[in-house]
Formats: sequence, structure tokens, C-alpha cells
Amino acid sequence: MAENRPTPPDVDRVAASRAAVAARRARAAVKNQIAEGKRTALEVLAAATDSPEGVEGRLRVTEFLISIPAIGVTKMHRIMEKLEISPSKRLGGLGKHQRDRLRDFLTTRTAARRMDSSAKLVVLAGPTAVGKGTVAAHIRQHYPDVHLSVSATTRAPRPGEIEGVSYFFVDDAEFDRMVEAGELLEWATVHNAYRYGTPRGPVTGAVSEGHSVLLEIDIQGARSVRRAMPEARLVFLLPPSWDELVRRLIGRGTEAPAEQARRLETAKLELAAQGEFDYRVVNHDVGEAAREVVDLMNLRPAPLLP
Ligand SMILES: Nc1ncnc2c1ncn2[C@@H]1O[C@H](COP(=O)(O)OP(=O)(O)OP(=O)(O)O)[C@@H](O)[C@H]1O
Ligand SMILES: Nc1nc2c(ncn2[C@@H]2O[C@H](COP(=O)(O)O)[C@@H](O)[C@H]2O)c(=O)[nH]1
Repeated sequence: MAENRPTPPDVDRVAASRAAVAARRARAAVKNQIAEGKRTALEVLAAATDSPEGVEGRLRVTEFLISIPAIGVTKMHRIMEKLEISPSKRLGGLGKHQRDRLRDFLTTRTAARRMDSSAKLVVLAGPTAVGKGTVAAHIRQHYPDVHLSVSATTRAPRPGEIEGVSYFFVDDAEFDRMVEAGELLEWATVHNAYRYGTPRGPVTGAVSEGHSVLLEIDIQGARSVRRAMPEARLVFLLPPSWDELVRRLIGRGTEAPAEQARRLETAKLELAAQGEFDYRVVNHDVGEAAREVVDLMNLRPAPLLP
């Protein structure tokens, strides 16, 4: 028995390897935060500058760049070369000039992606029952060039909803796996009930092929997309009036009165967030609201069918 007990050097080795695993996990968490838009690359670089031995400072510049949406391995190598940074460098080990070049690169990239006049990624958000789903369905039907992102959700399908078209319906374990694997561009618990998330691959794939993509998601999700892909245009859909919003929610009849009351409370907070958005569209008429959203993508509608 006694001879099986770890000797002091073994204890040190075990402790060191546990610390290494914990540090690796902490670095992976930071990379996921950048990839999911929970923190911007500039924020992480600032943290690494403040604390070069902290988790951000220990991140290799190569891994840091790859975690930024739309930067792959080839692009990363080109950027490293252009910035004259060796692949072995960690963020905390950059010299002042290298750090300045990296910061300038990130700032310019963010500004350039925001200024692109033909928005490739448009996020439609707004309070409950304002008509986001109805406007998105109109766009799906009338503007076939727009790719509509299909979200994953842990809620059960409603009658008529189709797997892979309305949503990807997944259980909690699968949603956890998607989050852990960094497969979601953003995710949120909506109305304090179920989790919803945007699969990253189809969105970044379609955008990099030059297609326009529409996300119909809640306000927390819109904020995350703004951080992950600052070039996205954020549209806030407004009701013509508060009374009309209440009428639409009650008229839809899909929530019990207690849930309706809870959603209306949240709606007040959500309406207060409209200033964070790039555009505001009032949903008086579904077709007009859809056209205003699609106009941001510089697309033409499909010809009317006879
Ligand atoms: N322009 C409009 N005029 C009149 N009614 C509308 C209009 N747009 C949507 N509606 C109606 O309002 C109700 C809510 O619409 P919808 O379900 O699309 O809202 P939503 O914003 O997606 O809601 P949630 O976030 O709760 O899922 C529906 O009954 C829909 O038919
Ligand atoms: N943050 C995200 N919100 C999403 C996503 N997909 C949908 N939603 C929002 O959830 C509510 C409820 O939708 P419902 O279909 O259950 O009525 C609605 O406000 C959607 O906009 C997502 O991927 N991410």
C-alpha cells in the first residue's frame, strides 16, 4: 500500500500536469469567447497587454487570430507575415511595435468590414410578437437569394414546424456539445425558457461565398453577433405602437396569459435597447418591412410568379 503512494516528485508532476490542463482549458475558453463574439479580439489584446502572464497573455498569436471569425489558417499565416510576428509568439510576449501593428490591423479590419456597402449579414431582432418570424418568412418566400440561417433550439417543435427548416430541434446534451465545440456563432436562453443558437458554419460559409444571410434572433443574440462579426447590420423591428404589439401577442394566441405578461415586461426592456441598432424598421406592413430589410443587402426581389 504505502509503496503505491505518490512520491514528492510524482506529486509535483501531477500538480504541474493538472495546472497545464487547467491553463489549456482557460485559453480554449478565451478563444471560444472571441469566436462566439462574447469578447472582441481588441478586448483580449488589451487584457494581454495589461497582464502578459495572464490567460490572455499566454495565448499564442496564431491561435488568437484563428479564433477570429472569418480568419482561417491561410489568412492567419499571411497576417503573421505582414505583421512580422513569429508563429511562436504569445500575445503577452509581443514587443511594443508588434503589439501596435496587431492592434492597428484589428482596428482597421473592424472598420473596413463595417463600411462594406453591401451588407452580407443582416440581423433582424425586436420584441416578442413584433412580427420578426412573419417578416423573415416573407423574405424566405419572396427573396430566394437571401440565405436564412436555421437556428438550433432546445424547445420542442410546434405543429407544422419542420426539422432543419424551422429549426434544428436538439436536446440539452446536444446543445451543450455544440456550445462546447464552438459550433455556435451566438446563443442565448430566450424568454427564460429554452436555448436558441445560430450554427456558425452555414453563416460564415455563405457570407464568404458572397451570399447575403439573414438571422432572425433575439436581442441578446444580436449583441453577440455584433461582437463576433462587427460588419453585420443590426435591424430593430418596431411595432407601430405599444397597443398594436399587445394586440399581436394576444391575437397570436400561442402563449398563456401569464407568459404573455412576462413577455410584455421583457418587451419594455427590449424596446429600450433599440438605440444600439444600426437601423429601425417599423412593421406596419409585412411586405414593406421585408423590403426595407432586404434593401440593406442590395438585392433585387425574385420576379413575381404568374
Ligand atoms: N405587419 C403586421 N400586421 C399585422 N399583424 C402582423 C404583422 N406582422 C406580424 N403580424 C402578426 O403578429 C403576430 C406575431 O408575429 P410573429 O410570430 O412573426 O412575431 P415574432 O416577433 O416572431 O414573435 P416571437 O419573438 O415571440 O417569436 C402574428 O400573429 C402575426 O401574424
Ligand atoms: N439568440 C437567438 N435567438 C433566437 C434564435 N432563433 C430564434 N431566436 C429567438 O427566439 C425567440 C422565440 O422563438 P420561437 O420560435 O420559439 O417563438 C424569438 O424571439 C426568436 O427571434 C437564435 O438562434 N439565437
